Amino acid sequence: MSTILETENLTKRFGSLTANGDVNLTVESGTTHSVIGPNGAGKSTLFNLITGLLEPTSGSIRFNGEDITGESPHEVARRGLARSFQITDVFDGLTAFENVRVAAQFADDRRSSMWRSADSLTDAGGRATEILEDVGLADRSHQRAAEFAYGDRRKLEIGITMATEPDLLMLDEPTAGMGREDTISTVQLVQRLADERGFTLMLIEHDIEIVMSISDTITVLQRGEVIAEGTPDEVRADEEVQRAYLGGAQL
Ligand SMILES: Nc1ncnc2c1ncn2[C@@H]1O[C@H](COP(=O)(O)OP(=O)(O)OP(=O)(O)O)[C@@H](O)[C@H]1O
Repeated sequence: MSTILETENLTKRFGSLTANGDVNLTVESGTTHSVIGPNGAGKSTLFNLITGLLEPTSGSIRFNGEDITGESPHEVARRGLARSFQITDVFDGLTAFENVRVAAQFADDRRSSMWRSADSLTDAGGRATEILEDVGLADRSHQRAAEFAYGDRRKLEIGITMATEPDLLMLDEPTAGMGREDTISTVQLVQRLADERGFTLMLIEHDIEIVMSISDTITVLQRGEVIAEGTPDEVRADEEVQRAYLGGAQL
């Protein structure tokens, strides 16, 4: 297994508050890696540092073997590190197909900063069609996004993100605002697509049962520091995690 993402002593201070303190994190390629921890533990800050939304106070971030510390969100995205379903917004005035094709073109641009030929545009269209089938929107591909209800819109967002062909997809509470059933089916869909397309998933998720069932590795943060990292079984069995994170309750 190879390492896709690595942080070394990553630290972010807001005044006297240390939101992330010396975070050393290693994410292996092709895995699903979750970050958990109580409210205010520093999970979002960690994601913001990795994706370039915040600059670290100290420490470094390596992605695909290269130092990306201090790069802008745009630069990081072009390297193939996508954040949530926000890398390309849903354009209400475009159809589902057009939305996904725009994102597929972003992936083309990423591969080559040269001008594109008509061929690669056709190719982007073909990939858009495949992706819409994958997320279950093939029969609605020519409807405008504005007409989509919440659930279908989420599926479209997933399709758009997939079309950008990230190497690493970071999901910050991907299922916020969804019911349990939708949450599970959405996470399973993302995981299946990640498997098929060979990319790595990193997520913040509050639903501990979901985290336990889908993660290969879990990192536990508390007050900005990593207090445990391991498989779901290892984390579940960790006494410090139980004390710190759940006040002694069984995970
Ligand atoms: N821009 C900021 N300025 C000042 N303090 C901040 C800022 N962003 C985050 N913090 C503080 O840093 C700490 C970590 O916040 P963060 O949002 O990363 O935690 P979290 O684990 O994602 O929490 P939650 O689970 O509630 O989303 C908190 O105490 C928060 O108040």
